[in-house]
Amino acid sequence: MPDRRPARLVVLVSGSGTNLQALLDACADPAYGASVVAVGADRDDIEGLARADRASVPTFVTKVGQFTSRDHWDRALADRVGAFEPDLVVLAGFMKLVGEDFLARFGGRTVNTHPALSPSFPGMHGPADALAYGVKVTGATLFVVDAGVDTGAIVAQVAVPVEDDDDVDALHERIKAAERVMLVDTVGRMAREGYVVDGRRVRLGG
Ligand SMILES: Nc1nc2c(c(=O)[nH]1)N[C@@H](CN(C=O)c1ccc(C(=O)N[C@@H](CCC(=O)O)C(=O)O)cc1)CN2
Ligand SMILES: NCC(=O)N[C@@H]1O[C@H](COP(=O)([O-])[O-])[C@@H](O)[C@H]1O
Repeated sequence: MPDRRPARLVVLVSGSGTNLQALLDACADPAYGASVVAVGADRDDIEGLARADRASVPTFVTKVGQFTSRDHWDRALADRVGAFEPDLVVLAGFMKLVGEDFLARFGGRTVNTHPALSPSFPGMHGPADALAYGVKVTGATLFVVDAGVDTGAIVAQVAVPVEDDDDVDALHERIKAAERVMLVDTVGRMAREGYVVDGRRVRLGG
């Protein structure tokens, strides 16, 4: 089997970056088959950017407010990402919807990790919405990003129990522990084995 170069990952974050950290840790092993080549954010002063700095990974910040329209922001974000020539873009707690231009360039190779079992509880408050609904099982979903909100084709899911005494933070922390493992396992497989998106079905091992 010929040696392949590591897949180039650009990771976008908006917050604490624990999913990013799990990817950075995994990428330290050459056998993982991927490397985080840049970390981008839509805001300053977040732990996610500090994690990238500590790992000596280049960072960039592209804020919506710096642009005259959302479309200009979207194009600028795509340019910043594109400069690092990613094989795969990973949205890991990135709290902005990416638009038409971004998807024209990186559609089919951008994945997002979401803290709920899609198609239930899309949006920014997956754990709170699952708790309020009273489900007994929730989880996390990795999907290929499309123009909708958390509607993309599903790559992987992991189930997590909801406990009777959970509050939103306790439930989200339990989800995040399982989510990190799923994210690292699945992104590694995508990098090493390839993947095929066939309508709504995603098959690992291209
Ligand atoms: N085109 C897509 N972009 C993104 C998706 C997606 O499925 N399609 N997933 C998101 C993540 N996401 C939750 O899973 C999510 C993030 C943000 C929003 C949202 O409405 N954000 C507001 C701003 C809120 C803020 O800045 O705090 C916005 O974009 O204006 C909804 C869902 C990643 N992107
Ligand atoms: N709608 C997107 C969303 O809710 N994303 C979620 O934010 C958390 C980020 O944690 P992290 O910054 O510690 O990786 C993760 O649980 C991720 O799925």
